[in-house]
Order: sequence, then C-alpha cells, then structure tokens
Amino acid sequence: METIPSSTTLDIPKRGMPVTIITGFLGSGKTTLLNEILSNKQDLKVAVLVNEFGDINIDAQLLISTEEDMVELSNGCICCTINDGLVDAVYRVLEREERVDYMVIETTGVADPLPIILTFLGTELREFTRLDSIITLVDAEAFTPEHFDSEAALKQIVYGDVVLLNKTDLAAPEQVEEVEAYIQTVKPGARILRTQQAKVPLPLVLDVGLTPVELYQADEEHHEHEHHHHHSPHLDNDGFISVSFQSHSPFDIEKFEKFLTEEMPIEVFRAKGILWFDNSEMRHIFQLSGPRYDIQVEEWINSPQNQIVFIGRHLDSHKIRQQLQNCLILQPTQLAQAIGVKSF
Ligand SMILES: Nc1nc2c(ncn2[C@@H]2O[C@H](COP(=O)(O)OP(=O)(O)OP(=O)(O)O)[C@@H](O)[C@H]2O)c(=O)[nH]1
Repeated sequence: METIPSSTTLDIPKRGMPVTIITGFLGSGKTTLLNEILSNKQDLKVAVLVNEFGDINIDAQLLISTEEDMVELSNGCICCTINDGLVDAVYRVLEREERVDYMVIETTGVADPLPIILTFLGTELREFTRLDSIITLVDAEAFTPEHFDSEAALKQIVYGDVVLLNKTDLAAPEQVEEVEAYIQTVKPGARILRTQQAKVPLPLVLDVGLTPVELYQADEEHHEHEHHHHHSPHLDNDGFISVSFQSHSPFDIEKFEKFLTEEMPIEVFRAKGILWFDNSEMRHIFQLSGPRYDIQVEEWINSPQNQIVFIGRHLDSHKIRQQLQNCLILQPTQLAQAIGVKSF
C-alpha cells in the first residue's frame, strides 16, 4: 500500500505506520493538541484513537473531524486492556482500505504511557507500526512538584520525548520557570516547548523519530518474565474515578449554576460535558480543569441532551448524580414518574 502523502510539509517516509502518543495529566491540553494537529495536518491522512476515562466519549464529540479523519474509540483504560483493546483498535485502522499516513493516540489523563509504548514494541504491532514520538502535555499553571500525587503524572514526563509546557498564558513567568526546571530534574535533557492552546509547529512533534525504541525493547526483554508488572500499578488510576451523567431533559440554568458554584465537591479535578439548558437553543460545551471552568456556545449538530463527566478522587457518584438530577427540568410525564404518580 502506498503510504507516502503526495504533498505535505511533514514528508512521512515509507516505513511502518508512524505512531505518536499524546499523553499528559487530566485537563493539560491533549484534546486541544489533537485538534491543532487535525487543523494543520494539510493532506496528511491521520487516524485518531481516543481513549477516554469515563463512560461517555465527550472528547470524540469535541474533535475537529473532517470526513476522511478516522476516529477509532477504545473505551475503558487502554493501559489495562493493553493486549486486546488497543491492539484490536490499531488493527481496525490498519485494515481499512483508505490510505492512512499517520496514527495519533490520545491516552487518558491518568494513564501511565509505558504499557502503551510496550504494546507497540512488544507485540506483533511492531511489524506494522513505527513508534515515532511520545508527546507529554504539562499544565504550566496547575503542575507542581507533587505531580498531583499521581505516579502516572510523573511517568508521563519520564516517558515523554517532547514535553509541551502548555497553558503558559495562565501561569506567572516564575511558575513556568519552576515547572520547567522540575521537568529537567525528572528528565534531564528533555525537549521542552512552551505553548498556549497547544499550538506548536507540527514538524517539531510529528515524524521526529524521537522515541528511544531500542532502549524500551531491551528493557522489555529484561522484564519479559514479569510482564504483569506493567499492568498492576495503575489499575486503580491513582485513585481517580469518573462519574458520568446523561439525560434527555434540559437543565434549569440557575440550578445548574448553583450546583457548580455551591454544591459540586471540591474533589472534582476535571469535568467536561455537552450541556442542554432550558432557556437556550444552543449546545453548551462545558470544560472544568482545576479551579477554572469555561462554557462555549455552539449550534447543536444532533438532538439536544446532556452528557457530562466528572473526574476526581473520593467522589460520591450517587450524590453527584442526584444533585444533577435535581437540576433537571422534568417533562410532565417524567415528573409524574419521578413523584411516583401513574399516568393513564
Ligand atoms: N487558558 C488556556 N486554556 C487551555 C490551554 N490549552 C487548553 N486549554 C483549555 O483547557 C481545557 C482542557 O483542555 P483539553 O485539551 O480538553 O485537555 P485534555 O488533556 O484533553 O483533558 P482530558 O482528556 O480530560 O484529560 C479546555 O477548556 C481547553 O480549552 C491553554 O494553553 N491556555
């Protein structure tokens, strides 16, 4: 199969399918980078694999998707279903008849990238793919040397070939310096690029051949007998859980605002969703990352509904769902059901 793109600034050579893995902690800007890549890829055919932490695929709905881009979803944690889910999804892309020049994988924010790297290097996928680069997004404002008490957040930097120190617009210059210095201590000699909205010239991050493949392969042979070692530590996702909520009724905007500002537990670290408010004809894209939230307004592209995911530690999923339920404007029949009245 011809895999050389006709005209592109990236000039991918004909080898195995190049693969770039985008990693980085919750809310650091991975989906933003993916959209940056999709907007500037010119005529490069990019297959996209998005792995979400949560039951609802919000990210896939927020991706700039041109018709020829392929979005293959693998639900659940790809680092825990490493030998099946991810390999199968990659094969589904490879087996497609359309030309595919490049594959980009977005991991969940709580994923340790090593098992994903080793899936490409330690299985038959190494015959068909070429692991090109691991890009790690770091939130310059939120990141501290405690790395969110998450082993995964640290591993993401350790295994990053390029670190995008993102959201520099939100951080004071000294904070940016401090985080950069910390990254250098974790990964001496790291290639660090400071970014806003993950804007980066693509030739700096794609088709750069930066992943030290031989190093990982040697390490993999060394550890072959203790393979499970790669799986177990992150099965618990560093204590993070996700709570998802969907409804076919709109929210009362005032009740939802009250929930957001007064009721939502402080332990919610990240939330994202597509919201439907009773007083608006528009679709609302809700993004919360740390202390900040943001709502963008767009046209609906399908029938209105609410879909929202909350991610954090020690969340009471039942309580959050109940609080959201209380924000809904119920239709007369739903109201009857909710208060236990039978309608004839
Ligand atoms: N101010 C500012 N906001 C940013 C920047 N980059 C991304 N964001 C915003 O940060 C929020 C999270 O960005 P995403 O790209 O969704 O982050 P993510 O890493 O994909 O998040 P998860 O997949 O949930 O882990 C969104 O509201 C983005 O618009 C930046 O450089 N500056």
